[in-house]
Amino acid sequence: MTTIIDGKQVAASVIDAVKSAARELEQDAGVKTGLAVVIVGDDPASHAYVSSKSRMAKECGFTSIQHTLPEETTQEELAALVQTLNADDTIHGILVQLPLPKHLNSEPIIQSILPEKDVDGLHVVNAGKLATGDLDGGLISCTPAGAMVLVRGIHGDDLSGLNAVVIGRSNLFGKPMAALLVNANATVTTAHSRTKDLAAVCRNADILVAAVGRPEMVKADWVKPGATVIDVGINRVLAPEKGEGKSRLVGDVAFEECAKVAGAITPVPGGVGPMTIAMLMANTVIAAYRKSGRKAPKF
Ligand SMILES: Nc1nc2c(c(=O)[nH]1)N[C@@H](CN(C=O)c1ccc(C(=O)N[C@@H](CCC(=O)O)C(=O)O)cc1)CN2
Repeated sequence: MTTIIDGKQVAASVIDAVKSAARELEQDAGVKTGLAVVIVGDDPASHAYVSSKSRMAKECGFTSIQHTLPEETTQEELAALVQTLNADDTIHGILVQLPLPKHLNSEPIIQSILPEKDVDGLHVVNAGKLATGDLDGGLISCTPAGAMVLVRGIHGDDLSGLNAVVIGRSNLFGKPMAALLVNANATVTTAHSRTKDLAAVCRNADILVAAVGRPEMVKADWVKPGATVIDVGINRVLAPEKGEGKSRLVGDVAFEECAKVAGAITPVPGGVGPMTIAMLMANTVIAAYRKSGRKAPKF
């Protein structure tokens, strides 16, 4: 029988562990974990994600600060805010919600966050530590870290002998996900839009991770029987069956048909998505432990 991986449940157990860790740090060292979330502009989806992050940070017992900047914010104004947060000792984690409005360049902003406060794991120092196998020294990008927790829940810590295929090569997801899988001893292929015979490449995967941003692109005949399928896509598509103008969320995997072939599969919603916010909380409390000189917990 196919296992439907419950990301909400796994995320809730990560959050419980984060709450305990934050409470202990406050009781033992008098340090209250602090997260600053920065959002620029009016994108409704980004506002929804940021509200969830701020709310969850409060639930975890953190100091939670949200900076909501107008659409017309300049590069210099945003950079100045990051510098202020870098210098603020009560803030252990800084997150700039992506995407930024088109007139802003996200890369120099992300690279200006102190690596030890970069709870999104996007700074080159953190990306470099992951790429060189230093998983305990830096901060790992939240969505791949969360996807990896789900993979470990099915296969355990050691993926020796397993073939993994990651479809997508973004800095936010594909590259760090591939690095995490290699680190766990999987044999990893990174596939992308220029890959020849993508379906055949995917059929070789014991662990298939889809992060392409194309609704329901991965079909049942791309999936090796019994494989673990991790769907990172979040696509809003029209759903006329729900009524005129209504929409629904789908992943990059055609769930119903792939679930009949896979051994384990994540749904959308309720799979990898909830793990992103849970791992952000985990990274923030890790950053606070490190700042206090204490051994950081593992999640
Ligand atoms: N600075 C960042 N920006 C963005 C990131 C990120 O990790 N850091 N990731 C995405 C958006 N994102 C968090 O910011 C995010 C996306 C989806 C979910 C989630 O829980 N999705 C639910 C469905 C939610 C819905 O109904 O719309 C699910 O899959 O179950 C959480 C966080 C881009 N920007």
